[in-house]
Parts: sequence; C-alpha cells; structure tokens
Amino acid sequence: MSGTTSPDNRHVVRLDAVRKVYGGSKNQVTALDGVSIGLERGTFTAVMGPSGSGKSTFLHCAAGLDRPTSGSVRLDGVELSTLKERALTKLRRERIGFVFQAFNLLPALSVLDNVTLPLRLAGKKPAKDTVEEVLRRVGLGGKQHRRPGELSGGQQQRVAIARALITRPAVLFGDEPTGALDTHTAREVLTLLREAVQWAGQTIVMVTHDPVAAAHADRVLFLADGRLVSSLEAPTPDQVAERMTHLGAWGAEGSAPAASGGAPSPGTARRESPATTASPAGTLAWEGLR
Ligand SMILES: Nc1ncnc2c1ncn2[C@@H]1O[C@H](COP(=O)(O)OP(=O)(O)OP(=O)(O)O)[C@@H](O)[C@H]1O
Repeated sequence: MSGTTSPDNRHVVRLDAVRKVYGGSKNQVTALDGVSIGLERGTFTAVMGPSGSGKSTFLHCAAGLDRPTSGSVRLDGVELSTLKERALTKLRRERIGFVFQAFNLLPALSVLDNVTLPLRLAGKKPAKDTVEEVLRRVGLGGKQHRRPGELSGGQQQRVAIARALITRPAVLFGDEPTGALDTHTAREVLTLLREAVQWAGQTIVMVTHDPVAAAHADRVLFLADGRLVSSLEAPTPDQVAERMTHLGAWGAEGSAPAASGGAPSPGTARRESPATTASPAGTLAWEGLR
C-alpha cells in the first residue's frame, strides 16, 4: 500500500490541524476547526459534545470515511491524504472496524457468515480457531448458525462487534454503538468493548451522547463548535455529564439523561486531567492532548 509511514508508533490515530469545511462559499459550515490529537494504541476513547459540535465529522475523518479540507490524519502510521480512493478503501477494510447504531447485518446470512464476511471480502480464509475465539469472546458461542432475525438487538450488536474484530483492526470506530439498545443491553455491549481493549489490546474510538457509555472509556474528548475543548481521563458518568452541561449540551438546567447509576469503566482510579480545569467563566480550558 502506498502512503507515508510515520515513526510515531505510540499513536495509532493522529490528527494534526484537521479542518473540515462543508458547503460552498455562501453556506460554509466549519465542522472541524483545527483539531489535533493523538490516540494511543490499546486505549478506549469516547468523543462527546453538543449536537452539531463535529463528533461524526471527527469520526469520519479519523476513519478515512471522509477527507479533511486541510490538515493531516495518520492511521496506523499511514498518512491518509496520500492514499488514492482504492488504497483508502483497502485500508478501511483491512485495518479498521466499524460498529454503528444500526447493526447493518445481512439478514440472509448466518452469524458465522456475517462475522467472517470482511475476511472473505479481503480474499482470506477465516481460521476456524480465530472465528470460534471471537464468537466465544462476544458471547455468541453456539449461535453461529442462527440468522440475525433470530437474535435480540444486543446479540445482533455482538455479531456486528465480532465482525468488526475478526480482522484484528488497528482501530475499532463506534458511532453510537449502543444507541439502539435498552439500558441493560447497552451496558453489556459496553462491557464487551471494554473487555476487547483488555484482552485484545484493541484501540476503540466511540462517539456517544450517553455519559454512562462514555464512562466506559479511558478518556473522553469533548468537542464544541468543531474544536477539541476538554478531556477527562478515567471518567465517571457524573463528571462527563457535568462537562456536557458546561458545554450547554442539555440546556441551563443541565439535566443529563442517564448520567447516574451506570457502571464506570473498571480498573483505574478516577482522576481528573489537569489539562481540563473549568475556567471561572464556565468555559473549559484546553491545553492540548498531543
Ligand atoms: N454533509 C454535510 N454537509 C453540510 N454540513 C454538514 C454535513 N455534515 C455535517 N455538517 C454540519 O457540520 C457540523 C458538524 O456536524 P456533525 O454531524 O459532525 O456533528 P455531531 O456532533 O456529530 O452532531 P449530532 O450529535 O447531532 O449527530 C454541523 O453544523 C452539521 O450541520
């Protein structure tokens, strides 16, 4: 594959001064306005922000689904702007996993065939052990011959996650992966994603509106008006909800949906990033996370 490789091995995703402007000269919208960030391998990052703050655009640019207007995106050491469309498609297929709110499974195919589809599309024969291991890990052992229509929503999302993990992608990108699930099932799916970071060293980047979901991540990045304005390390749901309230995401009364009672990410002690102290004016200082 062509593309400039980067010596920066620590960051599996790296954005530098990324701008994305939609529309023509009369109706321009700056969706991303100079975003620079590095995401380390084997970490789980949540991206939050008010509606229209640029979360989906961030995800699409970071994952090579959309091209920035200017700036640099490097994924697994490859500068995406240097890739032609076909090479970019190949990189997405082989190095990136996607999980969306809609499960996007093929209804006529079995669980097994849905999960192994990315490998077969890449002309690779799925290794039986690998497939069994992934299905077992996502809690679908014994269900490989079912069709999606015979599964619950949570089980269907597990199939989508298994399909995203089967190629051992450098990064798994999730766009509201629990948005269509009930609270209990959403927690199970988030725990599964968390476990994928732990057992497979998987790097995950997830856009979400849900503070409880975000609290499963190692770090939450907050976007406002296309800029990264804040971050939280080892977040709790309440801390995330408070940040979102500062950003005006839920109005002046700041009632955050599902902000309490959820399971935080296991393991590490809670700590606040020194780079994200709230300023007296109520805005959030951003000193960069590079
Ligand atoms: N294809 C497009 N053409 C024009 N403007 C766009 C396009 N996609 C996004 N935008 C604009 O860019 C800005 C950021 O959009 P984006 O979808 O990234 O925000 P978001 O934070 O994901 O929003 P939400 O939480 O509502 O999904 C918004 O003002 C949006 O209207």
